[in-house]
Amino acid sequence: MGRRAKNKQAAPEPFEVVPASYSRKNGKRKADEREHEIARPSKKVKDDKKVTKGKPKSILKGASATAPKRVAPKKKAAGSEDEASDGWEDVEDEDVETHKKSLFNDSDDDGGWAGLAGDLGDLDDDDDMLGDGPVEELDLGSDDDEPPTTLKIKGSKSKQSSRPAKIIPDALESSDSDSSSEDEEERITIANMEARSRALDAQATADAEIDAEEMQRAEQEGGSDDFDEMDEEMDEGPDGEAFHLPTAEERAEEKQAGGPDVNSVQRRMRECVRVLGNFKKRAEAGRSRSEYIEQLTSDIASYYGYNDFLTEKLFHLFPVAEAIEFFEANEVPRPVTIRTNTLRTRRRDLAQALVNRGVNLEPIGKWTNVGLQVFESSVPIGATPEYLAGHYMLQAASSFLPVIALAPQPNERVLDMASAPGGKTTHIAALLQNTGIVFANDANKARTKSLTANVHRLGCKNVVVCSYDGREFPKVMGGFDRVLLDAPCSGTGVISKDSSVKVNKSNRDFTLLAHLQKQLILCAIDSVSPESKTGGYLVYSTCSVTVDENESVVDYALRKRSNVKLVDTGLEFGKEGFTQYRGKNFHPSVKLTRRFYPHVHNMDGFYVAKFKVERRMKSTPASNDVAADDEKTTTVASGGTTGAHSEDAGFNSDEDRPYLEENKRRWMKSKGLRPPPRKAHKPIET
Ligand SMILES: C[S@@+](CC[C@H](N)C(=O)[O-])C[C@H]1O[C@@H](n2cnc3c(N)ncnc32)[C@H](O)[C@@H]1O
Repeated sequence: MGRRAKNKQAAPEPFEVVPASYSRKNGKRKADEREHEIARPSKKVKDDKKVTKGKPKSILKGASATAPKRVAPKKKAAGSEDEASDGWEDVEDEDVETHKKSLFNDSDDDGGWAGLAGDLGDLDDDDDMLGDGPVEELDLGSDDDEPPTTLKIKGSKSKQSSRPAKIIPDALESSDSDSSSEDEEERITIANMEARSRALDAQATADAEIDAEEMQRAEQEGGSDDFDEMDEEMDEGPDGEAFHLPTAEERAEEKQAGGPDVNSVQRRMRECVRVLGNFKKRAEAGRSRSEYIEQLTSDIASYYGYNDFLTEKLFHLFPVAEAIEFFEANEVPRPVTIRTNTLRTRRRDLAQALVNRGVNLEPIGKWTNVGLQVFESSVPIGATPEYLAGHYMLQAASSFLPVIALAPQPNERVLDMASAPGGKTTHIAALLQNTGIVFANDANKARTKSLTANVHRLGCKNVVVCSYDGREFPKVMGGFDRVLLDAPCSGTGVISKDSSVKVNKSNRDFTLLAHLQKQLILCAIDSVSPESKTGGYLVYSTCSVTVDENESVVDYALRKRSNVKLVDTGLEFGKEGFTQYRGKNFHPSVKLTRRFYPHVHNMDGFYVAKFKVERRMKSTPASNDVAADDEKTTTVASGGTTGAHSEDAGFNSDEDRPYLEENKRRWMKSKGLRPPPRKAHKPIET
């Protein structure tokens, strides 16, 4: 990949609307200078110095870091004068590359960026392309995706202002209420001692297996070599002292004293990553891998402002060094992108119109012929005449992916099961070229208002908006050629937009979400017509990166519905789904699903799985797995117009019931209520 393409992919900094007085002084061309051409935008990144001013060096580059890096925890308050006035500046290619590069890697390797970048030249190719694009949504109703008037990237400001002033914020110290209530719950008695001891042994064995698995993974991925040449330098700190991992007592003392300073935390994180990269060689005698991991995750939590629970959950998704890259990427806004509405215009014409208004943009990449990346604008990108006329949708690039995977064909009947505010619905409508029909459903009636508004603005004439709980499908309607389930999720892929996710998600949320997702996915499968001549597909997606909400849900669907199989998503990039994860094994075909990460693909974290739904071999009465005692369960036996499914229709909540009950017990305790005694559960069916 050429240097320019790389530059383009560098994450744009928070977009600020530039005042009308904006001129060449900032290295920008005036709109009237570009009247008759689509100007190639100059390469821009926001001045890193502003971001890093007064801040310590990168976590992992340590003493050798030369380029400005954004790693410090204290950031400017939202809307501070400095930030507001800080425009984009022209920088040299080298600077942009430095800006983009990983904290861990000085190489020029394109990594996962290859093929993602586009070029204005690409605009010549897309005359025939109709439609694309929605807006990214977060989880349970918390996500308004379409900035209505002015374009500001959400998240970075609040995130920056919320970065902890103190290394260990008080709020985080008591965040894990679950574990404390659990400790309280069962006091050690003679009667339960033996059972507890067995449980502890089992836990220790499981931990050791996970440690071994992670170590093996780290070795396989060769993450340790980067640090070899730094070993000598880094074995000793700036003061000539070798790194010492604090003991539990030292950590307690440190906490009591108000926590270490930012520099010490950075150094300690760097050191822990280095040691974990080659544990045998670099660890302090007598210290375990888990101790380093515990210190590192605790430092990550305080440094980036996450609760301990989520830190661990996200940390374990990656090899150690890559995990830091992920957390770092969540501190940087993703590029501002728009999707051309091909029902109303062509990308080339839209680009020209926006360039004429002083918008600096480029095609997103070769993988989409309707996306444009906006680098800067002298007008509010959410309130241009073109926007109001429905020529484009402000939409995260990752949101294009599930619709590309769905690949709806003209004249098809499509269900978008959780669709508000309609970014993906309007994309589907455009790909159908206003033929066929799209049922755009969302359980949240209030959110269907913005959905309807977008449908109208973008000129979609083939969309029917409805508001059912998705678990009521296919009873209300079925027989769809294609179904998109862009499921309500935790939003761990969009932390750069909504930093509240860092602290407001608990174990209970993930359990409940996964439960809902499993119910929805079965209903989504049952809404697809296996008889469809042109389709018969379901796409499941989330803007979360956790395995519980992704591979676990998909694997569950494969186990519960014998008539579905995973197929290639057709997406040109993305990492393979996990087939094994921390002791869990998923069906080998889960590899076909795709993961997208901020630090790898410079887009929101996202997950996409595509299923083909086939005819059932035999038909038996629906019966077995509708859990009568599960209040959320909806019986969906052979309903709708499909008439093709009866065997194992419905949601079997056996698998989740113990977890749900346990969560309910904890919740009741936290409310001062007395939970009922635990029930014995049958072994979980797999
Ligand atoms: C990730 S957002 C959807 C974003 C949308 N696909 C887009 O591209 O604009 C998830 C949506 O699921 C909806 N939702 C939550 N629970 C639901 C349920 N049980 N059935 C249907 N929709 C639900 C929420 O209201 C939310 O709008």
